Amino acid sequence: MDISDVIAPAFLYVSLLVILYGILLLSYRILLHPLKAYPGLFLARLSDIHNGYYVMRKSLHLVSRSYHQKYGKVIRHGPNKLLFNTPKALHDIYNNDMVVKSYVYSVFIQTPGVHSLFTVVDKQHHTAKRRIVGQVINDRSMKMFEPSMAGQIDIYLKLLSESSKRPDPKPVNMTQMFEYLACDIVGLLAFGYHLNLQTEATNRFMLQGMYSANHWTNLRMHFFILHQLGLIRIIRRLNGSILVSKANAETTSQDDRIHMSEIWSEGISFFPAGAFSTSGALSALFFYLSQSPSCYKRLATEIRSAFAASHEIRGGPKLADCQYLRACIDEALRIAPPVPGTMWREPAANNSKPLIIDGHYIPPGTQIGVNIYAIHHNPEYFQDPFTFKPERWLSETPEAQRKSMQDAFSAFSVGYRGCAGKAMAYLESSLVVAKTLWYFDFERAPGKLGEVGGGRPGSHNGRSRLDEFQLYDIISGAHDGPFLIFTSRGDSSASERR
Ligand code: HEM
Repeated sequence: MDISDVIAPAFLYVSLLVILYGILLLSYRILLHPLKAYPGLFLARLSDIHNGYYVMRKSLHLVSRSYHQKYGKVIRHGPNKLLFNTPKALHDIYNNDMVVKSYVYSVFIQTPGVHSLFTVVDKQHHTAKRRIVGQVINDRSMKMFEPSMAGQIDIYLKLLSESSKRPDPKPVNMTQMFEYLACDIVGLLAFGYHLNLQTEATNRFMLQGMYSANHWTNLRMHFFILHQLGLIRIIRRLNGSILVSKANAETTSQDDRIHMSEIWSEGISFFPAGAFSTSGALSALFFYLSQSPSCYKRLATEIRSAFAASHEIRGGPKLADCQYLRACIDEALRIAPPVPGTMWREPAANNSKPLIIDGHYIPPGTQIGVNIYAIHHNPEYFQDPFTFKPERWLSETPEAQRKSMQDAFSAFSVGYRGCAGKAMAYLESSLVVAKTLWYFDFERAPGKLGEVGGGRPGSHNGRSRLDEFQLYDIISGAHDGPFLIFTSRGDSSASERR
């Protein structure tokens, strides 16, 4: 008997079995699955392929919002996924001991078995890690770290000053400026290392590597199994970390001790978690300020009358009193959340009672979440959601309305897995904005360059608003622009800076 007489029928039988399995699986997902009654895109019932497609296009946040508009507040977003769009669900999911981070976070793990604060699931392990990492980025540590941060902000101001030289001021791409600045700051915080991205080209290649790695990681989270780029090799060259010294000095028990591989893991995760997010918030804020003259004027007036000299601009009560500044930062975080996607969660394995989210029973194994971009643009909680309106956060807006917005605001997520670096993010953003407006005025670059960062009228993919800062969802949102032209506010401020 010829071998092909065996292989051909075997191949046929295996193919038939695969097809049969596929048909049974799809039928189960459509007809018998516990989530079958929930509305949503038909394809989402069958597989995660459509999510993978939009992750590839970096626009899953846009389609998540549009599905909510079409199908309602609770939708089936994948065979095993429920997506909610209410503040009640936000708090029920993210502020709940019966809910843990989804298994999909395992794609972030750099070394098998070694978790960072970001990936760890076990509650006790998380609490211990959060205590240690919290010591590096809490309010108290920020006081110690502020001079290093201010040193990097001074370099940024000097670069702006050079770009503003008359008669030929150069347009500045703020995305690039803030990425370099934020990474230089995080490099110092996490590794005690001067990356010098602001002043030298040598290490800038790492940004592209990190963006690609984030994009692939997002793909793997939603669908594909892909290799990460060799980022760890680059970062491992760095040494002398604040994290290391803090961890060694302040851990008390053997159980709490943080190991070297964990420190690398924490440090690396600080770049996407801490640098890209803060640079995203700042780029968005400058985009909106440059197209909202009344907001620009009110903010500039607040900053220029709150401080008598530039050296007064530092963390403390005076900066905290700049309420319009804080409102502008919050509004930028709302309208262009630096982490625009869905932070997936699942019911904890050891739950002793049924998990209910906003009135819905959640079967074990279901992935649940709230899409941050979608809830931040839900008109039920944020009137005119696509309008940049810092005033909405201030006392001139009725208290009940502010309360409802605060309940729906989740740029930093909420609950015990919410952002550990919030204090740092506010300090860094406040210092950068206040110092920039102290020394400079700015406006959009003329012509096409001035449009970079906005949408394209006529585009059918949710990116048609010229005046909306565009986010490209790769876990943290990638972006470009705005291109701005700076004018120094006079020799006195320049000489003060020297
Ligand atoms: C505007 C700036 C920032 C935004 C919008 C932001 C947003 C977020 C969000 C949404 C989460 C939850 C992620 C999840 O559930 O998967 C998170 C977690 C985290 N962020 Fe931030 N972040 C910012 C700045 C920072 C900074 C500056 C750092 C530190 C250098 C940082 C460190 C962390 C860490 C360590 C976690 C994990 C916390 C945990 O699981 O306990 N973030 N952040």
